[in-house]
Amino acid sequence: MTLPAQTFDARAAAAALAALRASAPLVHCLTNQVVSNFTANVLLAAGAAPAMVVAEEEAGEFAALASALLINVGTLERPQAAAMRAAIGAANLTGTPWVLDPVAVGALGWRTAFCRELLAFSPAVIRGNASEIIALAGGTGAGRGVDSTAQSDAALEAARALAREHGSLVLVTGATDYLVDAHAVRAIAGGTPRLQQVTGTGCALSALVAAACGCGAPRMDAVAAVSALMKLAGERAAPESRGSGSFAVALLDELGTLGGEDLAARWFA
Ligand SMILES: Nc1ncnc2c1ncn2[C@@H]1O[C@H](COP(=O)(O)OP(=O)(O)O)[C@@H](O)[C@H]1O
Ligand SMILES: Cc1ncsc1CCOP(=O)(O)O
Ligand SMILES: [Mg+2]
Repeated sequence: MTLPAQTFDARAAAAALAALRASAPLVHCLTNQVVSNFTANVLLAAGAAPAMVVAEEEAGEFAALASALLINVGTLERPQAAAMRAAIGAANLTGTPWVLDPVAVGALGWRTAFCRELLAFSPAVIRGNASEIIALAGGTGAGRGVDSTAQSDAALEAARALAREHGSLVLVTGATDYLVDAHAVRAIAGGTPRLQQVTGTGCALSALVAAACGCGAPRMDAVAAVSALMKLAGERAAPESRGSGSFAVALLDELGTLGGEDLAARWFA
């Protein structure tokens, strides 16, 4: 049975965001071709340091010295899959936390099998939309390409099953983001549907989740902080923009401007 969702601890999240900014975690990104540049800019805006080191020959070496590793299968190809295996192997040897973004899992067979294989290597956090989380857990949750066809609350059972089986935190995103571990569900409500009209906001959020894992703050608080940060940046960017292009620019500006006190003011009950 799914646990009732509690709201997240906005004060603890505010402190975690400050820790992220203070530590500027180095985030090794093995991500998709569509969102690579946007992801790097989102990480920079939020105060992290991105590096896209993609060759199999170098991926393990770099994962070992990064603060955190992002694995995103959005445009998975065989050489990239090999680089991902090398990076995850090295990360697990050195204790570098890694984050899985199972883009379009459920919609396509090869990447679904690949991501299920990767679950055996204990991702610190899994971040996906509802269809992806349902499918990753073994359900029939095929989305529409990279987009979800389900609401985030429909994925809570699947998220909890993944958390229990693999010891991961699971962040299911949507109108409300849910942060799930084996014992609790925390809800982060807000944001704007405009976040779905710019490609890569989910993928870039997964990179921020990796930064959160590498910043030294308590993981639950730090992941809640970056979920809230993306939502609040979207809320602030929407009225400043004329359409998708200026929204994306305003979103980057807001990600760089907002601080922990803004999260606390927006969500502290
Ligand atoms: N209907 C919505 N209202 C507000 N925010 C949303 C909505 N849908 C998605 N978001 C936000 O958009 C970002 C990307 O989430 P999502 O679209 O679920 O991921 P993906 O791009 O991987 O499918 C997240 O910050 C999420 O909270
Ligand atoms: C459009 C597209 N196609 C393959 S990956 C990708 C980007 C998906 O980004 P997001 O999941 O953040 O919307
Ligand atoms: Mg999307």
